[in-house]
Amino acid sequence: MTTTTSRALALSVFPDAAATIEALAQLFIERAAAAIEARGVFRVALSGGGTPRPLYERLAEPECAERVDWSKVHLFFCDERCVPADDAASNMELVRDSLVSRVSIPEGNVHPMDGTLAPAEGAAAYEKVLGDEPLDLALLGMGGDGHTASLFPGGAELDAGEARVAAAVSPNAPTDRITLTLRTFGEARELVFLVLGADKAKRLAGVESQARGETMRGETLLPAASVSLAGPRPRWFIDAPAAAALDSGGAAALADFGVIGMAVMGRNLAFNVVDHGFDVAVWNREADLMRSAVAESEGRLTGTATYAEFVATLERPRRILMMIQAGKPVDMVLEALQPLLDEGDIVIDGGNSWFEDTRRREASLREVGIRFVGVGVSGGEEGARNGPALMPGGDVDAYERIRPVLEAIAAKTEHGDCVTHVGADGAGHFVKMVHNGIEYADMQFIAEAYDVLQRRLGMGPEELAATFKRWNKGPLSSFLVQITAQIFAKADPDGGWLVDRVLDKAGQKGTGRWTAQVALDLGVSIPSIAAAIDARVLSSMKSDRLRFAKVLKGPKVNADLGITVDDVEAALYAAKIGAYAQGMALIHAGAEEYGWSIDSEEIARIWTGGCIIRARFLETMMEAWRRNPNLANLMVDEKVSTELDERQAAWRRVVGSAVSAGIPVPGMAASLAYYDALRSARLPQNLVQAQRDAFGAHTYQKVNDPEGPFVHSEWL
Ligand SMILES: O=C(O)[C@H](O)[C@@H](O)[C@H](O)[C@H](O)COP(=O)(O)O
Repeated sequence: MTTTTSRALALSVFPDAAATIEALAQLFIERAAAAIEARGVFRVALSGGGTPRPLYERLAEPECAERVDWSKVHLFFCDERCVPADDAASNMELVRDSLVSRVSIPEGNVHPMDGTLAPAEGAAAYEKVLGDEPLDLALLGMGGDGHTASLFPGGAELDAGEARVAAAVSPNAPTDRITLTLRTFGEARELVFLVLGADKAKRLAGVESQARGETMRGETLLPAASVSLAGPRPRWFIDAPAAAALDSGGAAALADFGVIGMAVMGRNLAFNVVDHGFDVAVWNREADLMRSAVAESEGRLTGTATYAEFVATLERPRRILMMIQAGKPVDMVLEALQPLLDEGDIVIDGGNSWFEDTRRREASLREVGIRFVGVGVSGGEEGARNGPALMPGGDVDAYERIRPVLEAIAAKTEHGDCVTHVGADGAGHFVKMVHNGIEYADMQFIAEAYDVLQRRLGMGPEELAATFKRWNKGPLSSFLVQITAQIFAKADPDGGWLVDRVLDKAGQKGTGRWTAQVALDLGVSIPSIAAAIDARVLSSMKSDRLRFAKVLKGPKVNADLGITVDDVEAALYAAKIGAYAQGMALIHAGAEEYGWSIDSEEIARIWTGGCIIRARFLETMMEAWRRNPNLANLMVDEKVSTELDERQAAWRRVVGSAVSAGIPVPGMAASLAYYDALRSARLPQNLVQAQRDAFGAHTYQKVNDPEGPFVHSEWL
């Protein structure tokens, strides 16, 4: 099948009638499920004629029928001939015979038009049956003259104004008809045409050119084309013979890339991909979101109605990006996709997935020949649209296949495209997780600097904005410092500053917490990141804090260490190095544990742009690992250690001053303690070992024989 929406009609062209019917049956089933989940009912209008009969029969087969909750399906009619309901010409009779009599749909859910009434009366009666609620789906056909439902070329029923149902007169017997109007179709959530056979080809080409706005002078607008003008853009399910006279011959090019999930991140990434010249097919569980994305793209994105259609729309090997909520939804989508995919196809998960899930998914899909790439995507909505940092992990060959797209859409800096193959299976999501841990710490340090500047140096938002703006021009230059300056500068429309209106309770979605959990498991010390997570947790205990504040006393002596704004800048910079050092140590431990070959300089490089932690300091980090690819800890690099040394006096003053004043600075203090621990050749943990041995005979090693045997002493 080929699909295109970039042309006048949103076409889905299938090789033959059977394939077309099958795809439409699947669409019906998926739409019914989605509507029932969203609104509790599925309101669908059916058409008559010979073309849809096999569709109804297919829906009635157990394989399909069992997947529809018929008790929640309400069947309406697009039109009816004014004949008794059991007349062979009646659409109700057709639907009864091919579908209703074969599935367990309650009688009260079938809403026929009364063909025994005079057309105008029948139409008025059906207005009441139909009600105001829009149809979820109208299945339409097209006659050889371009009519649809009982809207005939030039017919008065095309001009029914506000009426939802109208009387109509057909050029063919039986001539009296009742039909839904353009208003009703315009209000429907989705319209789908089913057109089969060579005898419709020419007329379909006419509809195509009219839909493109090419109406000849004096030519009547075909009702099948008018329908598209009124409301949702209809999809056309057609077979190859019906497509033969179309401009494209139905042989529309397959899309290069697919995106599942049209929430803001997926949508923005899809737009980003399309902007770089790739043809992109999109799918979303809620059709409304997908349609609005396609509409906004002015047809540059190809909307698809079902998984089957989405998959069939893509060039092989397929490249499919999932931008959906991490966790169970990823498994659910993979389960639906997998049977439709072919060996060699590539599925990319761009969500913030737990890296162990990515490892599991990669392994299980590899068994069936499907390549799974977990990509960490950073940069938020704006980054997704204009250039994120991308951290892909998975099979190298799969990466090579998606590389042109990823490189095209990634952020660009003077150091290249902010994307690199991070490592195998879950490496990309692991690195993204650590990125977020560093992000948490970075944000915490900034918050602490704000607190100190405010409470020790008495700065207000305007001064803070100016200070952060200035800092952003120096070594602290970074996205987070830049937006912090902007945040302080934002006035509250009701007076004062907006930042002061924000409740001091920080939320979290979990990636920061994962970083700490993994670090504990791998035995890596990340105190600054852990402190940032704790700080968010403590902040969220607002009601407790309000009560405790009345009980717990602050310091009586408040040593004024005479700190300056420059001291705070230095402390912030030094503390920040702590978080990067800890994050990179964790990445190295992960690489060791999971067998990833990670290039530290490359990680620093791809973080120089697009992502939330992008900062000038990343260049120093790149240099550090270029100097020594096996650098054991960022802090011991020659340049970094000098920078720390230059700042340590200020750093200690700021932490000391804050501690003395009772201002919590857990992040800055944790980085400082980390630094001091790393530079302590001797720590007091000899005592901890002695205690362990004393109460539990846990043994210890001796100072004069550090690699030697573990011994036990009788201490007590
Ligand atoms: O790199 C990014 O674009 C961010 O890290 C993003 O992925 C993260 O989800 C949000 O910043 C919210 O995270 P929290 O809700 O946990 O603060």
